[in-house]
Amino acid sequence: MVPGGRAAPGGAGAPHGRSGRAAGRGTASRGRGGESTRAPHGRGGKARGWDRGSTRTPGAAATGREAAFLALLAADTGPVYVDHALARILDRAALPARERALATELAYGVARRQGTLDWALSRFSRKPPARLDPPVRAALRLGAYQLWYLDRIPAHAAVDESVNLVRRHGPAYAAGFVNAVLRAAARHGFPQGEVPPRERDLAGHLALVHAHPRWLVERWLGRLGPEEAERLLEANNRVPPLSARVNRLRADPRALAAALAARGVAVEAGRFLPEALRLGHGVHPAELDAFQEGALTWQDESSMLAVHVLDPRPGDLVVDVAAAPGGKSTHIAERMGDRGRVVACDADPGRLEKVGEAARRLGLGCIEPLALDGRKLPERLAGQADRVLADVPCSGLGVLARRPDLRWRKTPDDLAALAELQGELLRAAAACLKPGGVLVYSTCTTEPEENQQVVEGFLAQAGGAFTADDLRPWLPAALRDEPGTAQGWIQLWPHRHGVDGFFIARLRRVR
Ligand SMILES: C[S@@+](CC[C@H](N)C(=O)[O-])C[C@H]1O[C@@H](n2cnc3c(N)ncnc32)[C@H](O)[C@@H]1O
Repeated sequence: MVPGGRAAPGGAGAPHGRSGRAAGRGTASRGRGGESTRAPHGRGGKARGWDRGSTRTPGAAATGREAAFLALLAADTGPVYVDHALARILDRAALPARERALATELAYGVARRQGTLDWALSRFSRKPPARLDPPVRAALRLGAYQLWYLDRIPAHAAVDESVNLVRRHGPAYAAGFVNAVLRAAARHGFPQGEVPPRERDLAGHLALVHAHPRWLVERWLGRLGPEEAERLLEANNRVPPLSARVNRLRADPRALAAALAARGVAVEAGRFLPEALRLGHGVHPAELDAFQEGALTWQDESSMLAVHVLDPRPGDLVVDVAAAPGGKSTHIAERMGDRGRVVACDADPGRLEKVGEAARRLGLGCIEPLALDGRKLPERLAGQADRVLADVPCSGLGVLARRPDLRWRKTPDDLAALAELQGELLRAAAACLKPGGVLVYSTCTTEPEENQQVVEGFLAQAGGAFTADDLRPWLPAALRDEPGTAQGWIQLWPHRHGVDGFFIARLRRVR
């Protein structure tokens, strides 16, 4: 039980209920640099009765709760992830830091726990949340999350504020309905007794306690076994590290860390790489001077590792076939001392603009953004590149801690569709490479269909023209003995390595 006598979801695992807390870093948009801000499976944004004339103007949020509510509603009704929706709303709302932190905590927490909240709420509502109007669903989830997962918010505030939000932004009938359901939810507590016992239905139990879809839990139970699968589920519900890459053309990592520490920023060295720093969660990334001055880039160490494995050299021609928003292209240019050419391709021209912006901020001149489908690279690049990076679009199942609603949007069918695109991009990327050149394939997912199987399929089709390269010379000592490194690949995991789930393979063109 949590203070106030309300049952916390999870029973013996009750502390899991707390892990959605303190995502409050003020701004939310800090997923893996490469992901699209648009969610592929948003439910259609068609105007409904409740929607007409609503006050859902971006930036209209007057409180942290309202910002969280609007972000959850936007993600529920349109093709946008909740972290990006929230970042946009917070950018336009002049909220004090405390309210911004509350907004982040609530939006991330509700988005993560959505499946479990809906399961529990359907015990108190005749219609399950999936069949309710989106503002009603958002208000119920927000209220129930505060009731069951946060112990510092009084029950009456959780209920009344949710009722006020749905009165302002929802259909006319909704206030009374939300009030009745949340009052029952507060009175009875989380329906702990109905969670299937671990011994009877392990996947069902873990799916509810750790708020993941059952298909993912079953997948990971099969691959990792119960103990390790549970550690992964827990890691996906923790606030991920805030990592930065120091631009070594502008700053020395140790000196920058000392300067930040002197200004009161909690900072430590990265876990694996010399240019990596880890910062305390109180930092507002975009507002840090060092960021604006081009001394650092927000990036997880797993992403940095892909560029270490590529090992670009000054003077190289490097092609990055899926480059936006430029996290790795700019790292490549930094490691080349800004000498040579980095052709940064992406199919999304809007996202590609961010590559140019990042290059300007970091003072890099050797990056050439090129808007095109990476499967149709220009003939002039064929057989020319010294190195090619294929950091392909993927399911993102390695970054569930950063993308709180992603787990509920993906299906097993997505993996098969993505694997086809990934294979096509890898083949097109390979065609740019000189004999002797190096090709790195990477994703932010943990799933073999998108990782090893894509690479194995490519090598089988290449008929000996490419070979997997032993990865160990390019890895920090702490990672050299990981499975697969001698065969040319590495899989990083949040619960094992404390970084994003990430896959990297290194291939070489032999003829
Ligand atoms: C994982 S992200 C890349 C992240 C980037 N490498 C970085 O480090 O910042 C994948 C990118 O692939 C792009 N994309 C999707 N389909 C593509 C295609 N057919 N050709 C080229 N780019 C594509 C998306 O727009 C997205 O920017």
